[in-house]
Amino acid sequence: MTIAGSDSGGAAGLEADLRTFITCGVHGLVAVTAVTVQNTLGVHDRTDIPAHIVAGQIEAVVDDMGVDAVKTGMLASGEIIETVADTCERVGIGGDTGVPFVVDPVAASMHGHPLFDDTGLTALRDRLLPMATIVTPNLDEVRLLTGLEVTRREQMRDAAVALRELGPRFVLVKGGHLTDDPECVDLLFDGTTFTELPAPRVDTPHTHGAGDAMASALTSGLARGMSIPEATRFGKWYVSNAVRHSYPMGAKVGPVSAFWRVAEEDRE
Ligand SMILES: Nc1ncnc2c1ncn2[C@@H]1O[C@H](COP(=O)(O)OP(=O)(O)OP(=O)(O)O)[C@@H](O)[C@H]1O
Ligand SMILES: Cc1ncc(COP(=O)(O)O)c(N)n1
Repeated sequence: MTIAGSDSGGAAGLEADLRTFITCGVHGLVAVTAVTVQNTLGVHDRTDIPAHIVAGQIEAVVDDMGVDAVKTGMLASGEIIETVADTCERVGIGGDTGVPFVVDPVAASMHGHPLFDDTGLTALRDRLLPMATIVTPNLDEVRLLTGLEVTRREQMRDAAVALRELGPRFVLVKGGHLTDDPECVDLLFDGTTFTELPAPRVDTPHTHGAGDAMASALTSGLARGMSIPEATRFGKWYVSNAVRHSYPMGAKVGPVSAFWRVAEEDRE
């Protein structure tokens, strides 16, 4: 299940999550948190879904269909984050014994437009991170959550340690924004061991939805029974290919691709 906002441009948000789920062989369930008016230029408008409807969506699908892994994306407001935390706690998602819970702490779109309100950061840090099986911040989100500025690969370790102190069981610091690094290295930390996940940096401006693809492939891996380290490696493999096959669309930043997992003859 993804608990996320909709992107009318179909590059990020729940559209990216569902596309990733399908191409990873899992059935996607959705709790919509917000509808954004979005294209390759940015987020132009949005409306948030009432918190009780977000809670209702989670409860309805969990009660009837069950979930094997859950991820969050855009959560829109402190109120929605508090409600998601309460509801997930009640239905057994996250924490030490619940269904694996991947918290992608989405704070802004890649164009810099905020995706939660002023109360969102505190709610994310105090309520959601302690419940997370794994948190998957980019470097802007690392700075917001910990105050640490990461500009070099070596600094990712201190950031991972600081993030783990906020309560998640695993931390994945994503290095996509270290644009001077010829490799794109993500760092996994379990509280004891650091594991670097390197991949060649693809020379493309079209990376819209990369973070969503990474987190939802990871979530798909968990739903299919992989361990956290296995699912993280699977997510990294998936997103590296998705970025390699990204394509231009609209006036600015195009989407990463899921088509690389679709049979060649069906892509024409
Ligand atoms: N140019 C690139 N080539 C290869 N992998 C990349 C590239 N850019 C990002 N990635 C990978 O994509 C994933 C998302 O990384 P990033 O740090 O950009 O997060 P994000 O800001 O949440 O993503 P986005 O805003 O693009 O959706 C990471 O696994 C990262 O290593
Ligand atoms: C609805 C929604 N959810 C998430 C993102 C983040 O994705 P990105 O960092 O690629 O802009 C987004 N732009 N829109």
